[in-house]
Amino acid sequence: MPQKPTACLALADGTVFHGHGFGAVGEVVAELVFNTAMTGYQEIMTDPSYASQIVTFTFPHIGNTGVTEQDDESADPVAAGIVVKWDPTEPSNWRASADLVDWMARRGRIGIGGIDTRRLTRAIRQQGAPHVVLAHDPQGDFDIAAMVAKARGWKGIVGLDLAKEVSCRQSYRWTEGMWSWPGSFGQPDGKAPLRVVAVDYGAKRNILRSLAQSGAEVTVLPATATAEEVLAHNPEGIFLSNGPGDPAATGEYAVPMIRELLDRDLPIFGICLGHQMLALALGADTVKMNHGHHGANHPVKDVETGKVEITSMNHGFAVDAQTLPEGVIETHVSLFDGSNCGLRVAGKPVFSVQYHPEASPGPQDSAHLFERFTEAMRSRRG
Ligand SMILES: NC(=O)CC[C@H](N)C(=O)O
Repeated sequence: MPQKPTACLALADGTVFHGHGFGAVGEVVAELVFNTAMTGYQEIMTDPSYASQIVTFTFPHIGNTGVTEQDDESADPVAAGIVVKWDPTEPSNWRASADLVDWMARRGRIGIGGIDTRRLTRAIRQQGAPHVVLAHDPQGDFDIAAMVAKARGWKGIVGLDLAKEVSCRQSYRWTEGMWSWPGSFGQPDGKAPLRVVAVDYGAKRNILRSLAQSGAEVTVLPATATAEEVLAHNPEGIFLSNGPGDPAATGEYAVPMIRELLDRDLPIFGICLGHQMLALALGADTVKMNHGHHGANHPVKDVETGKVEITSMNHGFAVDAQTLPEGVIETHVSLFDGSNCGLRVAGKPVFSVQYHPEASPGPQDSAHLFERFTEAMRSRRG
């Protein structure tokens, strides 16, 4: 007797997938993306940039190394759910502190297994990232029509400021509206750490760790911080973090703040959402992509040096390079589709990239960008 499906994925176009439910019981509406990374499912699920998104993993072995809480990229899993080919198995990993299914159940995240993820990924690539409803019910009772209607009725991520929802959920030493990344690794030359203020739009922990490892002492402020609050910390550099949602929506309050900081001629480094908002602050536009870039093998070319690096990516919006104003130089492009992946401001220590030099998961080809940022600060110390 075939097992009755205990999970259901309903797309807004009426396509329905049935499978095996795991993790939390319940229902969630979100945008469905796919990620092609072969490792790092825990880092992906805890990346705050995935808020209001469900991740289809194209790699079939998800859960086989359990979870190790210290590898979380934020205090909680933020991806609304996951879609996998094979149901998670018992972890085989001496570092595992829990198995994926229990971890998801405890942290309120839904999973569906037994899905033809190749077919689903092809549909996402061809028709764009769909709005979906994912439900897990041990009794297998699903109101398909209602789920499809709910997916159809969901407004989606365009126009949605999600950064505010996830900012500063890192549960580190939170005091008085700010928190500091615990400790700094000091400077290679033994000098005092570089004072960096990171504006947290949904920052991944490994970005903050990478800043500290490159010699910064990082003070983290919420997404809604004002320029005055940032400058009150007398920063030697400013970091604009990754994060979920529509950059233009978050930019409504963040762009005026970034413009004020640009006038101070301080080193500024942005990653992903930070890159997009810096571009908006400089006068460019951002656009929604068909299905985005989510994976750990994305080739990016530095158009000034010709060097190609393999990068980790997770974004559904992009900077429209045609709208970059005079004095703002496109520095990197995707070799998959030519989309913008980096910029710098002529004559200023201001630069940003669309991809993730902190990896976590993914390749570390671009880790040197953290050094480029701290070098810009060191050189101003004289
Ligand atoms: N990882 C990110 O910072 C994502 C940026 C933005 N939310 C996008 O989807 O493009």
